[in-house]
Amino acid sequence: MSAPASQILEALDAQLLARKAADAASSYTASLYAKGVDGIAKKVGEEAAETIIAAKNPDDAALVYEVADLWFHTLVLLTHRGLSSQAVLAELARRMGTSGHAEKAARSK
Ligand SMILES: N=c1c2ncn([C@@H]3O[C@H](COP(=O)(O)OP(=O)(O)OP(=O)(O)O)[C@@H](O)[C@H]3O)c2ncn1[C@@H]1O[C@H](COP(=O)(O)O)[C@@H](O)[C@H]1O
Repeated sequence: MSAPASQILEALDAQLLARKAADAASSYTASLYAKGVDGIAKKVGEEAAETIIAAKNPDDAALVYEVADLWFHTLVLLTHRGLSSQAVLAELARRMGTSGHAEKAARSK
């Protein structure tokens, strides 16, 4: 059986943080950090586009694969900014139980 989702995210957060001190030649994450926010954000955009294409095809495994790529690259983006999955989980927890319609109406911007 796989580990609980929270443990997987915490372990990945720790790995991504540790990769800030890694060599870009041996770590893909470090090679992304070396590209800066523009390079990481570009990669997030590419993975989002690949997710959209996968969503329009019937292969469920391919869609899951692309969403995993998208999640991974957004986590790299967060870590690059000094954030982590924990901040997103806290925001999702805050929204839990509130209708998306009500939540959007309460947004200040
Ligand atoms: N979860 C992931 C993960 N998901 C996707 N990827 C990489 O993301 C890249 C996306 O592939 P693409 O084909 O879209 O990109 P590409 O076109 O080949 O790359 P570009 O030349 O366009 O940049 C591949 O290199 C994947 O291996 C990941 N790389 C790393 N991780 C995790 O991060 C940890 C640290 O990895 P390193 O930093 O490489 O040690 C690993 O132990 C994993 O847990």
